[in-house]
Amino acid sequence: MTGVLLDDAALDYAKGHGTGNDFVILPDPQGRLPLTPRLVAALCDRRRGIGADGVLRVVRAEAHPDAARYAGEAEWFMDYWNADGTHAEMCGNGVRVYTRYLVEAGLAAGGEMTVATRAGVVRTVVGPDEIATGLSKPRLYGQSVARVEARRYVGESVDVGNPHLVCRVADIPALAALDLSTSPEFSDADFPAGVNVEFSAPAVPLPGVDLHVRMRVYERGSGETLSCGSGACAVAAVALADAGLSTGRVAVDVPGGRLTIVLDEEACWLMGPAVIVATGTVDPGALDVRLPDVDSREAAA
Ligand SMILES: N[C@@H](CCC[C@H](N)C(=O)O)C(=O)O
Repeated sequence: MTGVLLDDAALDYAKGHGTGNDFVILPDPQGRLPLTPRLVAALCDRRRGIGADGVLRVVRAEAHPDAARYAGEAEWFMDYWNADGTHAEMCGNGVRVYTRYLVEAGLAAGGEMTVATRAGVVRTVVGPDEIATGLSKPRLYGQSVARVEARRYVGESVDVGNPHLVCRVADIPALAALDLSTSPEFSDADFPAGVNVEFSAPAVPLPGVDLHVRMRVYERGSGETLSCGSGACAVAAVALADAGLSTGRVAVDVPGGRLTIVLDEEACWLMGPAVIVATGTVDPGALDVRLPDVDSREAAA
């Protein structure tokens, strides 16, 4: 197998994260970069590449076929890829980190703006420390089951633009004890395109919020991550529904920090820190790795 992924041109990149959910950011305003699943997976490889949960390609909406229809509503499209080289419709932390990058790179002024995603156009607001992103209201649409180490968890199926299964766990020790080193089993019939599986436990009451929960997540296409913004929105919506509420403010503690979710009548606001930690160049020719998962997907395509 050849390891040549692109021609020899070095790629500019930035690295950023939101509560530990980390991304390689590739500026490509005109959409000229021949980004492939193999290149994405090689960049995200934590030993042989830069290492990340996913890739955010920064491309003008008008320059990308998946986003050209949004060009009148948003200048920029977040072309999101999971670490395994698959696309996802939405990435809440990704939008926040993407927004931080646009501002720091001088591509946007800050304040309030819109960003196009595969799940539609979202609003994003840059504050001094935190960035807030208005995702669509989570839609709870029935129950399904996840299994971890043969134990069965009945959870709520939630659509936040991307699919989630939110499973309740009795308490924080039980949450901490879960083995998420491999994917929880789930129903392919219920989630034919895969699912992000969240586990959530109640946490001590906090001032200033209606509810406080802790969560862990096994993300489709990325494995266990330190945070998942759309997952936190799904968890908050389920916690509020369990409390008999359809709106409210929820603190969601993830392994990488704290996200605050405000569910109002129209949107689900995801708030938390987002930082750019490095910029540099990467030599795609040096990303000469064997990627069996990507190879088998490409062979099947
Ligand atoms: N970490 C993200 C979600 C990324 C996409 C997800 N893995 C999927 O395949 O749907 C977030 O912050 O929302």
